[in-house]
Amino acid sequence: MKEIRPINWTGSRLELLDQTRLPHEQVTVNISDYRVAAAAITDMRVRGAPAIGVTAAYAMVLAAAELQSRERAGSQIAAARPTAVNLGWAVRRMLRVAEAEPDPGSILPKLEAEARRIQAEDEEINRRIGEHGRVLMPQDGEGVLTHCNTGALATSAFGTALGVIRAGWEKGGRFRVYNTETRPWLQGARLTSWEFQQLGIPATLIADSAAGMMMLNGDISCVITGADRIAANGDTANKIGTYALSVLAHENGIPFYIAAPTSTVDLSVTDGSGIKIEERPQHEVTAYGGMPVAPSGTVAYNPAFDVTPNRYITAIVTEAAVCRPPFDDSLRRAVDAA
Ligand SMILES: CSC[C@H]1O[C@H](OP(=O)(O)O)[C@H](O)[C@@H]1O
Repeated sequence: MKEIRPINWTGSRLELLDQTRLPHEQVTVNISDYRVAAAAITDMRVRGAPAIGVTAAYAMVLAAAELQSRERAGSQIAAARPTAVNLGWAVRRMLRVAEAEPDPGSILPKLEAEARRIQAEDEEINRRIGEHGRVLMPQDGEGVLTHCNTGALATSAFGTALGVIRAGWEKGGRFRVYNTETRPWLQGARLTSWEFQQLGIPATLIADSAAGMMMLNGDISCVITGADRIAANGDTANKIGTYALSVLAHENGIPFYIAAPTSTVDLSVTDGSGIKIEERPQHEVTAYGGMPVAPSGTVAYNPAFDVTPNRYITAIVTEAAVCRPPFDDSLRRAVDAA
């Protein structure tokens, strides 16, 4: 099976698999301007916390090649989307490499090497998350539910929460996989269902609103999602709808897992109240594919994320360890160990 890798650096250009065109078309966009790379993040041609971090790193290389002010370019790139910590994390990491290089002529190759390192590290980290998390997958015949898209398309390769499901399956687990459609942007229906088909893992797509009934009926034995920013106390920002799933899981006595690299943990944020939630355009709710689904003039509110309080999270699977409450301690230990 050919690994899905949505981000490719050619040495001078960034090639992105345009996720607004999946699953019906596989279109690659070629980018040689950091501003276009930032716009691709905002427009979600590339999306997913780790994937936008890797894209930001290469956008910083493009800015350096243009001899643009790295600080100004970095600010513009980091502002492309506000919630995922990986964007700012990647920009800051690239700026540190440039600042540490005394020879101006060596900065560009050093930045390119660092971006490639970030991309390679991400895939390795995801495989380690999968190895740590696969033991949490349900028994054969029982169900695991995942939300949004946390697979290779959301990362450099392999994925986080979807990677845990993949790791469990590839080790012989034969549990039932369910994924939500994830309105309004449909990352689940358009991207996760496509990825599971590429992986040869049978998965059943459900409407977001069907998750509660399925938990009540015993069809779901655990829930696993990704994350965009994890506060020091374990409160987690993730795709809108995650909080509702966590409350339903808690109510039904079902474990609720988060899978994320330690780079998604933001120890500078004490709790979830400090996480900025991106609000996206109304048309993503009132229309789909350019076709209105609501009457003209309908006003919509479109928060792209919500915050799941740590009390509803059973464990946070990272590449360093499976972190359990109290998260203030276990997350810090994982970050230090990573
Ligand atoms: C592996 S992190 C994926 C994370 O990103 C998604 O958000 P978006 O599609 O808006 O970038 C969602 O929150 C996923 O859990």
